[in-house]
Amino acid sequence: MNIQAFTRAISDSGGGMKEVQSLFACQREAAERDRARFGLQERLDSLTRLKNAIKRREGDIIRALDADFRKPEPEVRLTELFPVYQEISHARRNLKSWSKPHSVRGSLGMFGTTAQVRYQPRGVCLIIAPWNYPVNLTFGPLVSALAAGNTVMLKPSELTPATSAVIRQIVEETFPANRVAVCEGDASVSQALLDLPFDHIFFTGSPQVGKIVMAAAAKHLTSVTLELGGKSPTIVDSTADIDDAARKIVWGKFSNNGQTCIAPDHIYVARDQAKPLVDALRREIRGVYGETERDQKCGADYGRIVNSRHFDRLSALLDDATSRGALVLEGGVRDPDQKYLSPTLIGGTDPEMAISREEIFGPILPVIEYDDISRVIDTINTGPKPLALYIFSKHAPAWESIIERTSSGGVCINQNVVQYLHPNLPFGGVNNSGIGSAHGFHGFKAFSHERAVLRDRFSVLRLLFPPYTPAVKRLIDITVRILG
Ligand SMILES: NC(=O)c1ccc[n+]([C@@H]2O[C@H](COP(=O)([O-])OP(=O)(O)OC[C@H]3O[C@@H](n4cnc5c(N)ncnc54)[C@H](O)[C@@H]3O)[C@@H](O)[C@H]2O)c1
Repeated sequence: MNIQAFTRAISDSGGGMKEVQSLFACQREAAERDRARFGLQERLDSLTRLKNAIKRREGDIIRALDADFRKPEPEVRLTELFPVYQEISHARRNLKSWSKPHSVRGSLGMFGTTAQVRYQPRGVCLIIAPWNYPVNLTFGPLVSALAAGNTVMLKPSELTPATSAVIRQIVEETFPANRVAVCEGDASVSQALLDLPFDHIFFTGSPQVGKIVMAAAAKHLTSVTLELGGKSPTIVDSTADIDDAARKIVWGKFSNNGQTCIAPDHIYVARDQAKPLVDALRREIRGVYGETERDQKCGADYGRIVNSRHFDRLSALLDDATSRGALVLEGGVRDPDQKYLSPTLIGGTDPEMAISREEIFGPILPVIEYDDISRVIDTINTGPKPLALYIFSKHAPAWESIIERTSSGGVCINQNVVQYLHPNLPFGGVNNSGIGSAHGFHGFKAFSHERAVLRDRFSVLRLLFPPYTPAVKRLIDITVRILG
């Protein structure tokens, strides 16, 4: 059986442990044997081949994402393809300088030595991807892993099967399976993979599964990058440009049907701005997605919830909130057959409601009024650290104070979601929202081992070695006092 047929057998067999182990062994062998061959030119070529293969399959990707959750084509182009192409172009432009060993200066005590940091491939890496941006979040990390010279096993999400199938075709026609291989399937495939002693695991998904991944990695002391989720708050203060904030928030929240890890989860708005903001959000929703319920439902620019389980989960969050006194301010229209939930604003939520505690991950946006920003900051600080924090304000001291007094993976001022697209910013969470970061040089580093290489040329450290004669002891004392 050739290696491609072999991977297909693994995927088709639901990831039987033995087959997964054999594939891992092939990749391990390639990683060790070909370590030197995955040099700069080979890595650049791999990235070019990947980009060309994705470009050739753009039509298939667009059709697959339409089949999986009716993702609008312009959103596919902007949020699935563009970030991957940008990641590839950025890596190709910079890989030579990223991967060059760089010399580091020493201290006086290191006099007579030279030192370098060298980036080496980690080896065999596992990438586990979620369903919400299945192309972007599978190929984005793959770009970094290839740039760093690794072999890679990819596990796309089972919830977007049409897209996973295209991902597999792209990989199979571009790479031998001992360089990059795809293992399709559900959590059982992930678990079989997680039993193996990978050199690095890059996981994107929920904090709950992130904990399972980290526990499995601990068995082999495998390093991890965890790109997780959570509730990303948005603050709109009394100086904010309300129309501008509403325009950006409606885009950030309702693109991809709210199923975006860095979408604004809920809004805190200064009480005097609450009514103008809700009016502006409502105007914006209707302007973008349609004036009437019918227009909104028929519109081509609005996707669907990925499956019935998630539709029911969101419905239950909405029902729980309204049964405890929250008010639907806009939308709330549902059609379970189409897994359709219209763009929805709610007010009057309280911290006890499930919608205030769980990551919403859908098109429901609670708007919460505040009088005292310190109370908002306390609330943010009592919850798990978010992946993103958004601040709409014209007052620099106000946003600086919020940034100073809170923690989150990233921050946007007078914008949302866009931090993801910046090629030189680290993208990642903190604690519950993630460990480590992705994108550009940060992604390259995640998939590299930073190896310390020191060369002794004429250091005098040997003067401090035992036996500890009185003269050596005096020298050690002087060293500690003067150089310490
Ligand atoms: N930080 C980021 O970059 C980012 C990006 C997208 C999504 N997310 C987060 O991902 C979540 C939504 O995605 P999801 O529903 O696909 O996440 P998920 O955690 O349910 O699944 C992610 C992947 O893990 C696998 N998996 C599921 N259960 C598993 C188990 N028990 N053991 C091993 N593997 C298992 C799935 O098959 C899938 O491939 C949200 O929390 C969202 O915020 C984070």
